[in-house]
Amino acid sequence: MVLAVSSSWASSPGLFTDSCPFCVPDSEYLDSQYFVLSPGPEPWLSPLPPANCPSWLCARLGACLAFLPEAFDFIARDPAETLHLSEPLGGKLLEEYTRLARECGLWLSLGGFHERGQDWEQTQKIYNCHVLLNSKGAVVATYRKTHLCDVEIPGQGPMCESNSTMPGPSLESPVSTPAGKIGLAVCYDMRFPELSLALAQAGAEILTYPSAFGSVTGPAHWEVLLQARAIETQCHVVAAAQYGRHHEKRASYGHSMLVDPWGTVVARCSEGPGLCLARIDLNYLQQLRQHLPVFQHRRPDLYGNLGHPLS
Ligand SMILES: O=C(O)CNC(=O)[C@H](CS)NC(=O)CCC(=O)C(=O)O
Repeated sequence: MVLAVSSSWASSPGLFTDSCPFCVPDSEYLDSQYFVLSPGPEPWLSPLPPANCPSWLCARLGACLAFLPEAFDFIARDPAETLHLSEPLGGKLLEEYTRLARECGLWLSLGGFHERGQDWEQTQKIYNCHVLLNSKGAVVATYRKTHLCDVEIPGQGPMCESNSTMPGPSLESPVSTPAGKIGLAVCYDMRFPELSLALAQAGAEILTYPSAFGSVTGPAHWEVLLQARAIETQCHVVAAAQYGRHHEKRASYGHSMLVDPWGTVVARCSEGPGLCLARIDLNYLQQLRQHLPVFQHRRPDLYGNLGHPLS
């Protein structure tokens, strides 16, 4: 099964065209390496979706599932703007992505939607919600980011996600998809191996970390964390990432990548927005788990049952 992962440039609000919020920005924002298609419409693709829509391209390239980064909807300037722009799951934006999934016949991992949850009226805060749509456009799973990123790293603007966001209450059981069983997480969650172990022990074959990683922690930690999660859980790891400067206070590292269970980076985006594809081989995963049966060798008697299986 082929998977596609994107490094997109979640613009400040307003950059995308109104008619197609999920399209890549106009050519003036495009890096030259973006895609194989030039942005203009191709007659045989019309009327919808437009030819420069990444998801449509992924489907044409043979992918069954495409992964968009955290904050695929927008990256705002401050918490007030984040809250102002947020929508419920049943809102207009998700409706458009539902249509997109259906029209492309593609599963979509929407890796971090600024969601007004059921408790919006009381809390006036949102959830950072990873939404998985099937190729009919139905929501098959939601996971609300459980580890919020409140950090101050020298050289990188402070992040205080809890100013606008509530931590999710629970992990989600891995979901069956045409590519394998997917465990859902978001960005900063990748720093907590207990979560990935719990998902692996609950049957995950693919772990997903849609991200908007910082420009200082990115070069130091991004690749090695993703490889570590892949090796210790013996899962494929898919990480779509925001790239570039969103506004004066915020830039993201990018470098979307897919890592196989051996820890090899099998596909990656380089600098700039872009798209990469990889084939997922579950036989390889099964063989590796037989050859290197670490899950049978664990010693919970010594260190507790880290990554307690989900109920
Ligand atoms: O702000 C939004 O709209 C969406 N949320 C994010 O971008 C979040 C919280 S600020 N970013 C991270 O978790 C980066 C983690 C990171 O960089 C690390 O772990 O080193």
